[in-house]
Amino acid sequence: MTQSALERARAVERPTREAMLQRAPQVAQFWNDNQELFKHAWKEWEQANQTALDASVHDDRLRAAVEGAWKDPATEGEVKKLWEEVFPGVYKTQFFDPERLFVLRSYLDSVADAGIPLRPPYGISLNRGGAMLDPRSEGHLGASAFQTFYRDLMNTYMRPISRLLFPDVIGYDTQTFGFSIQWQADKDTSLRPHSDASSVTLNINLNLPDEAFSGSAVSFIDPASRRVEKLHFEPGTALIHHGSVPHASEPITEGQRSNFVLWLYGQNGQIPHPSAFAPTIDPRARWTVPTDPSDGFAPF
Ligand SMILES: O=C(O)CCC(=O)C(=O)O
Ligand SMILES: [Fe+2]
Repeated sequence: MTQSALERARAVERPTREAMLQRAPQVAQFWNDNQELFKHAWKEWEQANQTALDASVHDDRLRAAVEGAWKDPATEGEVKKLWEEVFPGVYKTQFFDPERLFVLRSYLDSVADAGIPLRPPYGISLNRGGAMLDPRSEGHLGASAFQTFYRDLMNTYMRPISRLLFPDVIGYDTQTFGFSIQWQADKDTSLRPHSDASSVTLNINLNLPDEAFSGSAVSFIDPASRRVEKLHFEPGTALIHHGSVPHASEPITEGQRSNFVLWLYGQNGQIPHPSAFAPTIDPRARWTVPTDPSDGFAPF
């Protein structure tokens, strides 16, 4: 009997952790060779697993302010007000509603249970509990309900908010990239100091209110003053910063922490020059979606 795409995707032999860690050529080959198969498998899985995933998971105040700004960009100050600068160049807000986050989390659990191979992020280190989110990445989370949610998150929320807080990123923000991460004691625990290859990074916590963890702050380093500060996530909170701000993930000692890490950058990975002049633009130009197609470039 012929197997369906979903059955074949579930049965396919996966690359080992060692091969992924070594960035072995056969790993890239694996994701390339199976791209079409996984695409069909997600389609098949979705026919049996219809789930509504929409902006109702967003914090009410943020959603109302963002919707207001799309209708009338002159009200964008209402969005800005919700972000607090908690460290030089790093802003924080309540992004997702902790009481609604279970909708997204149970969706992500069902996606993990689908049994279709998902490529974990292996940027600086391999994060085994995470997955690539953007369609430019091989092995990404290809379920169309998720892709619709992700596109809306990037286009409706992340890009205009980034432009509002960091005016220099305009023009360096047409391309989207994203992955999920999961830190867990005795598994993947920390990340050394680094900067991101993005213009802007939005890092959103997905922990449920009853999912406590210890440690796992993100330390930020202010290059100007050399001050270092550990910033903590509470369920549904987000940090946004230029990718260039140095940061590190402190070791997690108990529980687990799940986050979405979302990037914007320009064509072919271009990012603004640190001392670039930030243009003053009309608010109406901020609340737009670029028509540039994806250039397919993925930093990792
Ligand atoms: O631990 C975090 O939330 C930050 C992760 C991070 O900086 C990265 O993946 O580039
Ligand atoms: Fe980072």
